[in-house]
Amino acid sequence: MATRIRPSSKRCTVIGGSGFLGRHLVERLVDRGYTVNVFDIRQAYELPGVTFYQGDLCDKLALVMALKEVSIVFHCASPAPGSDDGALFQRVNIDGTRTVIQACHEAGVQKLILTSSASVVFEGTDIKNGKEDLPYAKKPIDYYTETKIKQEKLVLEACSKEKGFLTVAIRPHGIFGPRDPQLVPILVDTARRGKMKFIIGDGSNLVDFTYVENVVHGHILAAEHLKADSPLCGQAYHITNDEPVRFWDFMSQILVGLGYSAPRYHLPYALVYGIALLLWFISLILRPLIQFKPTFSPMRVALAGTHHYYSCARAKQDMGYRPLVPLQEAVVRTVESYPHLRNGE
Ligand SMILES: NC(=O)c1ccc[n+]([C@@H]2O[C@H](COP(=O)([O-])OP(=O)(O)OC[C@H]3O[C@@H](n4cnc5c(N)ncnc54)[C@H](O)[C@@H]3O)[C@@H](O)[C@H]2O)c1
Ligand SMILES: CC(C)CCC[C@@H](C)[C@H]1CC[C@H]2C3=C(CC[C@]12C)[C@@]1(C)CC[C@H](O)[C@@H](C(=O)O)[C@@H]1CC3
Repeated sequence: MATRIRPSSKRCTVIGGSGFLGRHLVERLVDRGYTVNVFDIRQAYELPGVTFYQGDLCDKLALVMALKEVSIVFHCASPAPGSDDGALFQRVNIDGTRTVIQACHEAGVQKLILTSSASVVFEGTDIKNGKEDLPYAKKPIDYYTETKIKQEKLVLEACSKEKGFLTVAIRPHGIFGPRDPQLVPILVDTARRGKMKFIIGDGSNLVDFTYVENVVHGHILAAEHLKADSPLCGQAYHITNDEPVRFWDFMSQILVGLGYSAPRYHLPYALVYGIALLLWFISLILRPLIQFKPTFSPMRVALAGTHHYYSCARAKQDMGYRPLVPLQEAVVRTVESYPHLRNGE
């Protein structure tokens, strides 16, 4: 009878390891002595100790190759949140996640750590110190949120102590840091086009922004604390910087740090949200004729004008989570990492 070799607990695969969060996670895992496989549709870098597998996570055969003799899988692949391609989100985030779970079973993986998102409970209205027991958004604000909800449910429901397959979901919020392709580049692009003069609402709304290294720390703690007798099995955990900040103060700090002016003039939230909805609707109708994407999508306006910050008390209690890098230090490091985006460059 063939005996199955128990994989080393320090062998893992990062699905989406070429991305912003994925690459930071891979670098930290290597520093901590893990042997790492990366599975991604693209190879973005090379790193000693890391083996790349290029493929689509919907392709089970390709995936199983990257999961052989691995005990932990981190799943942090997703289409870009700004996309409005509903079919792509369905294929990758839902069908693809089912494939990831099946591939884990076939390869004998013991732990699956999903990067979910705090947005799974966000419907465009205020959330203050939200806990993990808030209900999932009933009217998700976009395809990204809708499919992240279904994805999280799939992964948490797959947790089975009997089968020896344990799962957990990490819900970060507003990840930022060096190499982020979204927050700082979109902000700077909007400023360069002269569209960052206005504050949406009265500017007092508090939001969580989370430095990427703290998000990575939360993922590794989750993987290391996930055991059959631990409270983590089948649970979701908010991971934030635990320092809610005014959305517009944070944006202004980054803009000013990079040499741009901070927004100054106030516009009523309801007015901007209404215009964003109207533009989104027009872009939908005109799609067969012309394609345009408004900068201020309803989702972005909602994120910019409401409170959305979350409690990470559960992560502190169950896995001893504490943010490693405080917010101000994180902003300085981030601004320094984008010399090419400075005003005048
Ligand atoms: N950036 C944020 O603010 C934020 C906040 C909360 C949660 N998240 C979640 O964190 C995860 C990582 O986000 P990110 O910001 O690093 O995004 P990213 O776009 O930088 O990385 C995603 C990676 O997934 C890969 N990928 C996409 N489709 C794939 C497929 N079909 N097969 C294999 N690989 C595929 C991409 O090539 C990319 O390298 C995502 O699940 C996202 O939902 C992000
Ligand atoms: C045009 C301006 C008003 C704002 C420019 C900055 C925005 C591009 C970012 C501000 C908040 C960001 C954010 C996300 C994307 C980029 C912003 C809108 C997410 C929606 C990305 C996906 C994550 O899962 C969400 C999360 O829950 O963390 C992010 C929420 C914040």
